[in-house]
Amino acid sequence: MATTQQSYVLRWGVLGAGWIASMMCKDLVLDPAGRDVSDVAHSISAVASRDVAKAEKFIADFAPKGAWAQISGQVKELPVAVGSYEELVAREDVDIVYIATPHTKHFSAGKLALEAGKNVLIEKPCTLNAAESKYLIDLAKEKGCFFMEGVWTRFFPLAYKFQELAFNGAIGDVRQVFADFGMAFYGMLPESHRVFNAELAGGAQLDLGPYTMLWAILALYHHPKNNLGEPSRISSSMVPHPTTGVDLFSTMTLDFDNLVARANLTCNTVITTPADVCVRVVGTKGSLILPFATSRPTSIVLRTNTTDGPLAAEYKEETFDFPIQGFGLHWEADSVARSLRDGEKENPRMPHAETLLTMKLLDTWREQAGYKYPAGLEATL
Ligand SMILES: NC(=O)C1=CN([C@@H]2O[C@H](COP(=O)(O)OP(=O)(O)OC[C@H]3O[C@@H](n4cnc5c(N)ncnc54)[C@H](OP(=O)(O)O)[C@@H]3O)[C@@H](O)[C@H]2O)C=CC1
Ligand SMILES: O=C1OC[C@@H](O)[C@H](O)[C@H]1O
Repeated sequence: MATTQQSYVLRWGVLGAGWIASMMCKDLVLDPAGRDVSDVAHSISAVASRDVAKAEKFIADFAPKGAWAQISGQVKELPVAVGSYEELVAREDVDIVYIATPHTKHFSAGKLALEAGKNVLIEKPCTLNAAESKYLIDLAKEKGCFFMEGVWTRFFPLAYKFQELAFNGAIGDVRQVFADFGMAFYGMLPESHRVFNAELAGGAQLDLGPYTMLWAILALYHHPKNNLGEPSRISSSMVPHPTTGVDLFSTMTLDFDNLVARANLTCNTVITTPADVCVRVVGTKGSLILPFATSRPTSIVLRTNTTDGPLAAEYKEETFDFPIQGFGLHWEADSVARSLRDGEKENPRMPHAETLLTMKLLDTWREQAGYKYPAGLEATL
């Protein structure tokens, strides 16, 4: 007789009714069967905005289109619109709070949720500096709560295949990573927008840099021959916005001496990365290429050299395609649901130590590049 296994349903509370929150909500209500998932599912209990009318509109905007519609044949109830973050974290029907505010509010919102005893998924970058992240991680431990920074791309099936190809000798010894993330926001978005606004910790590196660092971490830091060695040297620089002073362009190099390898990472908010190559991993026998976008690639091109020697220029190519159901935040959400189902307090694919590593790299970048937060932005701990 066939047995049916009940899915574990994770009940979300969304904090901040902005753009990425809307993408997350759309993904949470997709039928997990569409991505061959049956062990976990999601429901959204409440969406909180500082303005309840905004939360109501956020929810209503999806309802007529049926986006909240059906999961596995069950009609889901609409989430409740909540007019304050405090009210959200106090709700009994919320298992996890998804924090989707600008960077400057991650720390205070994370603290609020953890102090209320809630599990937390917090958007990237985790906080404004490593000390704030450490504070939240320690608080989560003290409260017995799950805590994770939401670096969604890590959870793509593509990201696992990328690491397999980087580690299995397909491209020989890995020597260089080039990762670029550019989005042409300059001249398109107002200076008040969070990506240019100094008071909201704007700039390319904090917004887009986490993705360039991600590919270096996956290919080099995680490389079995690196033994989790942190970068031996870091060098950083930036071009400031003419009026707000946040970085328009940023560059960072990370050296991994255990591998004799370097990551060259660039990001900017001026010009969009050409779609053909966002990430290139170069090894002694070939390379891996990720076309657009650095945060959301859908294919890997494996180029294998067919000629030897320093001038090798001929190669054969194989492409691995990874179509995405919806936007793709659901893989991260599914993994979070499994962590909570299994009683994990941190997620093995996005462990606390790697949040602290990336936050330390961002601290170093700020110091070297000369990026300064306005006074009073960082928490006094
Ligand atoms: N994973 C991903 O692909 C992406 C992640 N991000 C990350 O998500 C976070 C949010 O980005 P995004 O959705 O683009 O931002 P939005 O500006 O669209 O939304 C942020 C929300 O935060 C709330 N908020 C709280 N305090 C403030 C404040 N002082 N000023 C402005 N808004 C405030 C607002 O919600 P309300 O008014 O309802 O309270 C607002 O709607 C950032 O950390 C960003 O790095 C962003 C884009 C993509
Ligand atoms: O996380 C992100 O990825 C996509 C970008 O457009 C956005 O600004 C950034 O926050």
